[in-house]
Amino acid sequence: MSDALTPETPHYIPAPGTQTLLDYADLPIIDLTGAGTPEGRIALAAQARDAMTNHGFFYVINHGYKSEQTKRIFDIADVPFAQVEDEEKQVYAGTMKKTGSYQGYKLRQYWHIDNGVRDQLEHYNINRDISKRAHPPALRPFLPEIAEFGRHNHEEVLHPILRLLALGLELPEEALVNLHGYSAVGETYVSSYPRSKEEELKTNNVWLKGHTDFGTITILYSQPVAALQILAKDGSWKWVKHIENALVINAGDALEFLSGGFYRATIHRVVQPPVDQQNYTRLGVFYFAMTDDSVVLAPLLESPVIQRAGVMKVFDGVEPPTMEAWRKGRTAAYGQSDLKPTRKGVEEEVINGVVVKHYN
Ligand SMILES: O=C(O)CCC(=O)C(=O)O
Ligand SMILES: [Fe+2]
Repeated sequence: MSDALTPETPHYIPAPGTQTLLDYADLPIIDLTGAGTPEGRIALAAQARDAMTNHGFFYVINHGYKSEQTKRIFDIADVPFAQVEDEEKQVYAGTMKKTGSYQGYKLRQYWHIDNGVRDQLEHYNINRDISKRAHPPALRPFLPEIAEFGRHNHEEVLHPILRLLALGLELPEEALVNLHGYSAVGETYVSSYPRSKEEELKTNNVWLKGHTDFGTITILYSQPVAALQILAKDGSWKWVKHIENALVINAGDALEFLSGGFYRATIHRVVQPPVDQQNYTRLGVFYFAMTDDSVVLAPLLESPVIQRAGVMKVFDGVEPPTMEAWRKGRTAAYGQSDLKPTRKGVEEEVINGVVVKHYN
């Protein structure tokens, strides 16, 4: 069915689930149905706090999009990759180094991964305010749906999660929501491609090195191709399992800074999928949330929880950056700067006076 509001587009057919036995992370599932009442929120806040402090990742279910709506978003997410020619993609390429903003295409091979091998990930990033930049003609009919998707993520997913996380810090429910007005928010579609055997060898099968996200909360729409791994407390990498129509939520640097290290920005990476999924394209849909640009990412010391837990020392001798400075610094440098190898498997770069680590 198609009309002016939902223009027709080919269905994106996701890869079948993997039959390979993988060492999965045992992540908690937060059912947002309960978030409608104060008692429900208190119970969920305890779950979210445990999840964030023990794993740094959790699933969200019953987030308001039915399976059919999520499928439609994947159909639309495929458009900037499947229906735009490579030449045209250049026209809409982002200017990360110059502007510190990811809007537009991040084309393949823009990032250096390891040993001279560059990435095979292609992104198309859209600000929540879809009018900030021109989009490829193929995508234009879908802009109203994309704008609504941004609003949904911001107000129906991000805000409810932030209320739980504020309660977990014993702060007023709206304390974190108030830092996330409807501005300065990015949204990303990601697609990735198979690479050569030689490239896999040179990078140890790593597609995207271990990293933390730089915003507050990342919302990832679960998809079937296994590749995402998180660094567990015991130092091992665990796979993130696909759950149909679930969201995978994690904290980024900005939330770690605001919570004085109480909510950790968990390190994660993307590796080659298991053998039975290696010939499929992996299409991801993300909403990367940040605070408003002007927010200073200093610990919220009015939180009794932060007072009791103590503040992690990330800003030794430097002023905490604003969200804008942190976002621009991380965006401009990522995959471009010379990383300094330190102990085995960890490389470092300094952004706004803060050491950012990259894990192999
Ligand atoms: O592709 C994924 O599953 C995760 C990608 C990711 O971590 C990122 O883009 O920051
Ligand atoms: Fe990430």
